[in-house]
Amino acid sequence: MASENGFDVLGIGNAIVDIFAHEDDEFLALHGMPKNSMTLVDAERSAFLYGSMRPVAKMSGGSVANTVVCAAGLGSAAAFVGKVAADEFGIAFTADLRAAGVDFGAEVSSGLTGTACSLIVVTPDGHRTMNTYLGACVELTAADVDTELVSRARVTCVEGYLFDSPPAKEAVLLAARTARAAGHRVALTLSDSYCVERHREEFRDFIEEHVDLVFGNEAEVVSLCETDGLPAALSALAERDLIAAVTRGAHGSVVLESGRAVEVPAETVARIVDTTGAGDAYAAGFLHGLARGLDLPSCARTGSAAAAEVIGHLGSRPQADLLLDEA
Ligand SMILES: Nc1ncnc2c1ncn2[C@@H]1O[C@H](COP(=O)(O)OP(=O)(O)O)[C@@H](O)[C@H]1O
Ligand SMILES: O=C(O)C[C@@H](O)[C@H](O)C(=O)COP(=O)(O)O
Repeated sequence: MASENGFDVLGIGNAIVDIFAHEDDEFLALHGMPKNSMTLVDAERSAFLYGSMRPVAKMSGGSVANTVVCAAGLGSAAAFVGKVAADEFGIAFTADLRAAGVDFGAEVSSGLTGTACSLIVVTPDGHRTMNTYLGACVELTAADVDTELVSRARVTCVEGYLFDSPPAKEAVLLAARTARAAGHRVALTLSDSYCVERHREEFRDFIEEHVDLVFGNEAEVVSLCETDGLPAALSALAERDLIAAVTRGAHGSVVLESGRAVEVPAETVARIVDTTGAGDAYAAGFLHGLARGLDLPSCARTGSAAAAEVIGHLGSRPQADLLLDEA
């Protein structure tokens, strides 16, 4: 919810319910799923895959939605803009966001498609492979962006996945312009390396014109910068006037500011159950740290701690009381 001074973070993203199944690598190969990635599927393929896997849990997800929920759990004042349908999933997604203390106006689509869902296969190594049916998310437009709300948020965080829908991209651009005009920051999460491939030039232009802070994993930033490896991608990013936080799974993260790179280790996690939401939780911790005025390596450490909680259980949102951890 908003503090007297507005929001620490406002997220704009796809409103998605995640459906989890434990399957092995052979299942991924059988169904042609690129491991560790997010593949967009249509309603027919989604129904087919749902019938092929053995679902064990349904939980609210959505990349930036996960980030704002986690940030709220850490104590940030958070808000979310996204589109649901008037159905069971839409009601559950909305209730979960509000129960987490996130300000969510619940923009409800007028179309016939249902609330988005992502069929997530978790393999025995804890890695997640996502198959997302966007449903009502493609109806998110600039008209759904409450510019007054955006202008009260210190950081507006948008997900690259929104570029998969042209009207949603317009919503992103309006929010970014509004945030900047109000003197606030814009953060972009790169989402997925295939998503970067689909929208590389648009991402570059968007970053150049509107973005202060970029979150991405190694594969995403390498794809964005079209380099042979991470060191060259970091050098390319260092030339830009922005903060970048590049995550490297168990190897932690690298934070770039004013061209200087600082490595921050990951937390040790006893048992990795499901990495879904690791990057989202990392971004949440980082943004929460920024809102508290922490230096960037401390922001990254808060991110690593939040990510460590999320990968210790099934599902992309924290289950432990993160405020207690912070105390
Ligand atoms: N195996 C792991 N052990 C400990 N921490 C991890 C592990 N995997 C991910 N993390 C934490 O989650 C963050 C994000 O993970 P990463 O896999 O790089 O992002 P994404 O989920 O976006 O692909 C890492 O920087 C790290 O802090
Ligand atoms: O956005 C999607 O298509 C799937 C989300 O619902 C999912 O919760 C997600 O993005 C997880 O994030 P990540 O593992 O940090 O990439």
